[in-house]
Amino acid sequence: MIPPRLYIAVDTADRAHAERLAAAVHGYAGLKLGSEFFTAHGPEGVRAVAGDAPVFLDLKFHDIPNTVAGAVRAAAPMQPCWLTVHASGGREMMAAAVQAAHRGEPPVGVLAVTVLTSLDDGDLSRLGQATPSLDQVRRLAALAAEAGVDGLVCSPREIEVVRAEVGPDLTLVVPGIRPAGSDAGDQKRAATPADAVAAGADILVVGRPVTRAADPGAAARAIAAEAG
Ligand SMILES: O=C(O)c1cc(=O)[nH]c(=O)n1[C@@H]1O[C@H](COP(=O)(O)O)[C@@H](O)[C@H]1O
Repeated sequence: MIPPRLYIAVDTADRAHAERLAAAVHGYAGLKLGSEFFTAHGPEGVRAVAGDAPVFLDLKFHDIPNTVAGAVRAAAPMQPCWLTVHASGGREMMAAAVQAAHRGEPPVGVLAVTVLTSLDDGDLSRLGQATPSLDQVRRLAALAAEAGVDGLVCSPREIEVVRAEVGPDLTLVVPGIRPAGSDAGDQKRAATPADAVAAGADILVVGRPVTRAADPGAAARAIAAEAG
């Protein structure tokens, strides 16, 4: 199968809803299963809902290197294409995740989450972190690249800067996607599918604009068409 350009964030604890979403996008989008679904249904639920679809396991590990490496090994039997760690866990932690993930059979791609798309500069300064967010994203992206990750998660607004920082080989995965006119919700650094792709996104992650649509399949197809 061609690696999907679109992953749908199946953020629900309702297994029947997750199964309906998986069926609606089967064949042209992957499934991102994160803490809400995983906490309710665990590895067995991930395997059952995913079936033969590509899985992006988004548990955003953030701990000491030894613990993160163990969590990555424990995730391997779910056979995700991708898993996430927080870049702010540091270079050693990311390197430990990469080493464990690449030893899996098949190997798993590690994505480092830079600055959450729900944070703006005001939030970052209240956390005592450097602003503007663009600078913090660039710094974390460089650190993650040094640690050997396979890709980065950043907002659509930082894609060009991150690409210039890390070069062509890393996969840039972009949430904070909102079709024109849709509700931003808690996303503070967002853009449309077309703008994210024009800026150089490799993979788009979309949740509520699809999962809360009256017809999730049609909503996902429209986003896939806009992304080209
Ligand atoms: O790692 C992620 O996927 C992620 C990183 C980030 O900075 N922002 C972000 O929104 N996400 C995830 O992307 C999805 C976005 O969902 P919607 O806002 O509903 O489209 C959620 O599952 C988030 O957990």
